[in-house]
Amino acid sequence: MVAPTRDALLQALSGVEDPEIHRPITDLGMVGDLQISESGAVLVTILLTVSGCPLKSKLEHDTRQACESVEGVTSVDVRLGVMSDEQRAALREHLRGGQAEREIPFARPDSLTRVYAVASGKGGVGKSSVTSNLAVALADQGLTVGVVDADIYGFSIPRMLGVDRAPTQVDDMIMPPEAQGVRVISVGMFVPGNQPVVWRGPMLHRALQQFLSDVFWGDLDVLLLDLPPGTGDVAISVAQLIPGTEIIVVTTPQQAAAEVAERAGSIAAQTHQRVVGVIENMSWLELPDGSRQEIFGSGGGQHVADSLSRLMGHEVPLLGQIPLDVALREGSDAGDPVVRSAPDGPAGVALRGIARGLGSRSRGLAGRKLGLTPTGR
Ligand SMILES: Nc1ncnc2c1ncn2[C@@H]1O[C@H](COP(=O)(O)OP(=O)(O)OP(=O)(O)O)[C@@H](O)[C@H]1O
Repeated sequence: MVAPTRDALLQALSGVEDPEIHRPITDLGMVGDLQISESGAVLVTILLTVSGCPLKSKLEHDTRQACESVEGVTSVDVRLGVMSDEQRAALREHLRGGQAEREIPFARPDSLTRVYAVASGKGGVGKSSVTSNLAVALADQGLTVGVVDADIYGFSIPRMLGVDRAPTQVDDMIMPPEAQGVRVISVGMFVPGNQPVVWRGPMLHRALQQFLSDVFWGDLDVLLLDLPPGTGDVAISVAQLIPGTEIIVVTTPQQAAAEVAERAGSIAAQTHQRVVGVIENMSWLELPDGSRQEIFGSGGGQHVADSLSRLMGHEVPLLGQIPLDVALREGSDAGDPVVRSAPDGPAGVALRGIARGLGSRSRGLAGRKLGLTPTGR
């Protein structure tokens, strides 16, 4: 016997109105073993009937374990309860790990999460496609992965990952929806057409700060930030908010694109961040006879890697080259990333290879306190 699925719970809830937003409950968020409604007002309780003998158990009391350890569960009833103020306060505290103040968990010196900001010089070079596919490929390696779509004006991550749920709100905290095994947050989820969630102002820096501190991410192995193209404010905000963020630069083979990408990468020198490497996208098109057509020229990725190595004073490798592949474009449009939809095609193989390299890297020391104390002579 397993805990009731989200679909079963939703079916049981059909027609039930959320008392906070006065709309039928159409979605549930999951926090640990808690099932909560979109507004966070409704806590779903289930009633298990064990061989005719009712065993009442709230999901908050480790229902999954109860379900699995009890033989002969014959049916599951769903009960609804509106969270009391005390329950909300307890849940809020639980989500914040006992911390009263809002903080960015990834900026803490003891954070184990590797944070990568994916940057590009120009738009349209495939930065968001690379971000979403790397996220899914890293999740496929068994890592817990989050993605912040920090491309505030040109957000495209929700579509590429096929996110079909709005974030769930619990008081002033936001539960990110999960798609393709990846936790995702994007400003695209807060624009008309999606459910409104507490949102305090249009400032880019503030928006990013909210994504990082107001969203309950849980324990992540990797957080990917899809930056807007160019060398703008958001890149500087990221450096301020999470100094340990490492940069991945995406470019095409074209020399003109490479020069702009170099500028985007070189911002890391000023903000004292590490550039992990360069990814060249749209490197060639494989023709039916097996030959390669280099539509955008060649050498741009290596050129950017060499220039950034000189500028940064450490080796900035070319992490990989991703060919043009219709399956990548189709997968992105359909919300089915190519690393899942066509993992053995040209782009799928290249992206999974890059993700393998990233997945096996250990967390860098940049931005971390080393716990050293000076000793006297
Ligand atoms: N290797 C590839 N093969 C085929 N199509 C690709 C490839 N890489 C990206 N594309 C397509 O190119 C278009 C632009 O990609 P994407 O949106 O990822 O670029 P971007 O750099 O994030 O752009 P912006 O910064 O302007 O949002 C998309 O339609 C995407 O599907």
